[in-house]
Amino acid sequence: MADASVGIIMGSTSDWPTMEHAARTLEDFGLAWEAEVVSAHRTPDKLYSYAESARSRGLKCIIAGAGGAAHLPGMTAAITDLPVLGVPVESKALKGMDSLLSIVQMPGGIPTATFAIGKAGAINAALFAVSMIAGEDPALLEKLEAFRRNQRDTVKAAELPPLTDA
Ligand SMILES: Nc1c(C(=O)O)ncn1[C@@H]1O[C@H](COP(=O)(O)O)[C@@H](O)[C@H]1O
Repeated sequence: MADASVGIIMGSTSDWPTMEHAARTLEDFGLAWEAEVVSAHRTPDKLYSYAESARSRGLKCIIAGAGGAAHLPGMTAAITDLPVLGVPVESKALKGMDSLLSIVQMPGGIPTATFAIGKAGAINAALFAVSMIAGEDPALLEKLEAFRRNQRDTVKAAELPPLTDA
């Protein structure tokens, strides 16, 4: 298997049902990815070695998903200067608002991109990674253009269902 271009990390295995949408999207574009559980809170030493070695291992960006006190994306961005794309995972108690606010309000100097809460955010983080990498990869750019064209055509061709009986 080709060396991964995109690293997907998440705070817990419980985040995988959300983060697998990022993996699936990268897979659809034929981009090599790797996925691991890495937690700033529970495995700080693993976070350090993962983020510190990320660029030299060939990763172009890191998609980091976490829920609740979601410090993983920001802490990853603190250690590596690769682009970090943060996905707020929906939490039970606060529906992901806690995750969103934990990721988005980074201090100036440590940029961490923040996407929508949950599945849409995971998909969009992957599409964002595709779009960044496509700048240096004409074949990938063609796939991205085809995806966007197809999506546009599908929405334009969609028909609303008839009125249902009241
Ligand atoms: N936010 C973080 C971090 C971190 O930011 O380092 N590590 C784990 N977690 C989050 O804790 C939630 C509950 O985890 P468990 O389901 O394992 O109890 C998960 O959404 C995870 O991302």
